[in-house]
Amino acid sequence: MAGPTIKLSHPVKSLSGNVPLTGSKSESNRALIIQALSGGNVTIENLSAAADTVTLQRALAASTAADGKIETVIDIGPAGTAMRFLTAYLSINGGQATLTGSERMKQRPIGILVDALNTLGAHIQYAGATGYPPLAIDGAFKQETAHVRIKGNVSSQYLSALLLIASALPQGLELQIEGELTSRPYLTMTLDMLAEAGIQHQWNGDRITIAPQATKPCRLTVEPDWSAASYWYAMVALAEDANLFLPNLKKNSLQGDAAIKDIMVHFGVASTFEDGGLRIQKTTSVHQAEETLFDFTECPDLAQTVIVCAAVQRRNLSFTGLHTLKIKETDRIAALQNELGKFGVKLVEVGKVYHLVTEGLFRPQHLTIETYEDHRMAMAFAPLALLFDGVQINEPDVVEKSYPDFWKHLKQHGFILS
Ligand SMILES: O=C(O)C1=C[C@@H](OP(=O)(O)O)[C@@H](O)[C@H](O)C1
Ligand SMILES: C=C(OP(=O)(O)O)C(=O)O
Repeated sequence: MAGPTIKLSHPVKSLSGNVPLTGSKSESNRALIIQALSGGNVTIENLSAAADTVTLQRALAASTAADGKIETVIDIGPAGTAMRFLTAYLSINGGQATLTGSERMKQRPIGILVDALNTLGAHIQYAGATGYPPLAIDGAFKQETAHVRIKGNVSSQYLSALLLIASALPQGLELQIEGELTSRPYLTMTLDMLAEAGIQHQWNGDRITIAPQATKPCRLTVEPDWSAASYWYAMVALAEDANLFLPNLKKNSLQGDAAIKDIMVHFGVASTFEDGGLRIQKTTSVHQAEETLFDFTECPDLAQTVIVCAAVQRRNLSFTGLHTLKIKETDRIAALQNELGKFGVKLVEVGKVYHLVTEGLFRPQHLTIETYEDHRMAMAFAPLALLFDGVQINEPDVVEKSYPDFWKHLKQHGFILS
């Protein structure tokens, strides 16, 4: 869907039918690294169509083709996991590479991971500002130690990156997590997917140990993306009437964002697992009184979906666990504050807690949402077309990062796009 802006409306206000979501980009990007290190042992089913996954797949192909003989420049654009996972992968694959990304990527910190890898025996230098991409990576790894300490509260992606390459290190890895661990389900997803490929680990207290070992032949099947599902939960919550089926979502998911099904009970959405997928329906029973504080430490990618939905439902809720949002695709706190302000809602920071103040909520004649190069800004605000007339989303192509069919799916479900 090209074009600098898109106008959205939904005259019917009711939703029904199937939404076939693409595969999880988090699971896909782990599967690709596991496959690349497996020596041909691993096949992948239902790989995500997300641009971040396509980018990682191409980068892995380019670095394998180069085979250490020529210097490769790899540009991963805005893909955070691709940046972090490739930093680890390229540091042991024998070649020489410059790993770079979008202007925003050059502002997203990576020093914690680079320090950890260099401690282990990697040769990574900064090609620009210290602590940030671009990186000059010499993949001639010579292990100096198996033990490394790493801060857990900045990004779990640094830890996942190390764990994904751990079994390929001559001495393995003993990872000691310092302080709080943020985005924990993404770490357990990494370990669970490694286990599916036969890589065992021990996790005792703050230490995770992985010995050198080979992957076993296996097929990794990627579940659809629960973060993408969250936008459909928001649409169900805001529609007058809704009954949607999301094929292949599972009760026992590896994705922490499956938490959306419990969160959305508080916004009037009921979830039922059926054969072959998940049904979500609008209900009249909204558990409003029970929960006033929502913690996103384990599911930061759901924050925008839930906060926007709460804002227009006039719910003065409070939120914690938003500390990583400032270093994602954009400063998501500032982006939310700007855009919520366009219809009179405030998101007020008081220490570590954010409070929604919805008393000023008004129905705008016309609402233009800026997306700040962040797919989740576009997808979190799009459901507002079920409530407000004349919603316009600028730079709608940002959705390609994780959910390229988002606008097509909206069209198939009664939204009018122009
Ligand atoms: O490992 C992953 O696949 C991800 C981990 C999370 O990042 P942080 O660990 O930086 O919070 C999440 O926000 C991101 O979209 C995907
Ligand atoms: C934070 C995200 O992605 P990444 O860190 O991989 O760029 C996201 O998809 O919301």
